[in-house]
Amino acid sequence: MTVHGESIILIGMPGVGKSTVGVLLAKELAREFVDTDLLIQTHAGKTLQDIVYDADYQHLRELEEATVLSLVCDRHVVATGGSVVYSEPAMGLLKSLGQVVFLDVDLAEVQRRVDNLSTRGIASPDGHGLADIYAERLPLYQRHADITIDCRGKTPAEIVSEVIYEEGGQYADKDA
Ligand SMILES: Nc1ncnc2c1ncn2[C@@H]1O[C@H](COP(=O)(O)OP(=O)(O)O)[C@@H](O)[C@H]1O
Ligand SMILES: O=C(O)C1=C[C@@H](OP(=O)(O)O)[C@@H](O)[C@H](O)C1
Ligand SMILES: [Mg+2]
Repeated sequence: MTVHGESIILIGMPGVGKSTVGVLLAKELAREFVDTDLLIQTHAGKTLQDIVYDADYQHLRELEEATVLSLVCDRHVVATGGSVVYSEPAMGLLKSLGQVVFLDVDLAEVQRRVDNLSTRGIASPDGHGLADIYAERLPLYQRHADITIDCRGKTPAEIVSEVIYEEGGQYADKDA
């Protein structure tokens, strides 16, 4: 049997609301909140975009993997960066910390929200558009998810409620 911690880990495309929902969820559940993007930035002393400018997207993925592998979490809410699913070791560690929740919205909504692709520090090769990134990553998010939340047309508060409901259900299933 896999032993899970009790953290809640949010994964999904850039712009789905991992950071927005994560902090609200942590507040609602009286948990600590960690955003791995902020940890990467404070460790590197520069923004994600500058990390990509100064090196390349692969370096950002390496820093992201190292940051996740150094996480020590108990009952935290963790917002990840959209590219974390490329790292099997990072996803293995995150799954050991708790339930992995995939926040899912359709490509059109991602495109509406992420209108600054070239300056947002996305960890993908130049010329790779959001449609390519979405197609490449969707199977990875689906494979790693313990819980999937369809976020289309929902407010952050509604998504928080749904995560709490679904996450509670997972523990009830285990206790049964
Ligand atoms: N449920 C939602 N409905 C509408 N806009 C949202 C929702 N969740 C987040 N947003 C907006 O989408 C943008 C990206 O949100 P963010 O939390 O930074 O996403 P992520 O961390 O997944 O990249 C922000 O402008 C945020 O206000
Ligand atoms: O999807 C990506 O390649 C990335 C998403 C960003 O986080 P968000 O998903 O919070 O926007 C951040 O980790 C980095 O800029 C790379
Ligand atoms: Mg974020």
